[in-house]
Amino acid sequence: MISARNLTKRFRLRRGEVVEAVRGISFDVHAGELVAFLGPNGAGKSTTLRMLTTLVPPSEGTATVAGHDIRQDPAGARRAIGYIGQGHGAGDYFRVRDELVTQGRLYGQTRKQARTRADELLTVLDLEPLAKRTVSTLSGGQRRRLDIAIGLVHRPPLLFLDEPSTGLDPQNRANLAEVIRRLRSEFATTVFLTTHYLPEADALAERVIVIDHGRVIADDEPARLKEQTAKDSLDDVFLELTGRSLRND
Ligand SMILES: Nc1ncnc2c1ncn2[C@@H]1O[C@H](COP(=O)(O)OP(=O)(O)OP(=O)(O)O)[C@@H](O)[C@H]1O
Repeated sequence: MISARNLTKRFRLRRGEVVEAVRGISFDVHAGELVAFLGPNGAGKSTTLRMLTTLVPPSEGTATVAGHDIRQDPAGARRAIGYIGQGHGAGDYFRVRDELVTQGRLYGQTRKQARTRADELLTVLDLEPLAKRTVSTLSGGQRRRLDIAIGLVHRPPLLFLDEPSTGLDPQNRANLAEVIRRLRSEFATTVFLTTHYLPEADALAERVIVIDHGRVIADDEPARLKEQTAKDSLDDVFLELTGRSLRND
């Protein structure tokens, strides 16, 4: 579902200085996997995500997402993926269900198709009781679920989530984890997410890819990483691998 080969991004600053944000990373994600992409601040996570979602072109290397080459077929790649960034995707003044129907129509769905899909998403994302509410009245957790619903309107087989649980309280974080799990059972969606909450990555992801200074430094199942480093938690594994802690994020 994702195949990244030697993905590299260099940013040239005005004074001629070059920032090597991502330094030749390669990894594969298979259909149906739920993968957490971890790394300390500035490690290159967002830049990698932005390359994979065709928002910025790589300086070197390439990747295919859902079978589309991000360099040769960026439009095809965009059609095949859902991307939920840190900002909100929904307009404040619309009702929740209307917003989902409108988004479906923007993807070329007929009115009937858009309504059917909206209702399906309202159920899976626990938004049914809020269908008639105005977006601006939703709580942070409810809004995050709506953002995910919007990202799924066009039935993408692959979903990118950038820090989905940032700003949520533990209860909402747990609910969100449950919703993300449900995406797989209901729609078989492959999920690639970045998170700063290591217990969440541990509980949710089958695989974690850790990057630091623009390079992949670990790529394995959480249990195996703990075994290999003889640590009890991903927090401690992370500290061992990067020399830094993510705990207070
Ligand atoms: N547009 C840009 N121009 C110059 N440097 C950039 C640009 N975008 C990112 N960088 C630099 O590239 C490096 C990687 O940044 P990136 O945002 O990918 O890290 P991150 O792992 O997502 O960090 P965080 O956890 O803080 O969001 C950082 O040193 C950052 O300052």
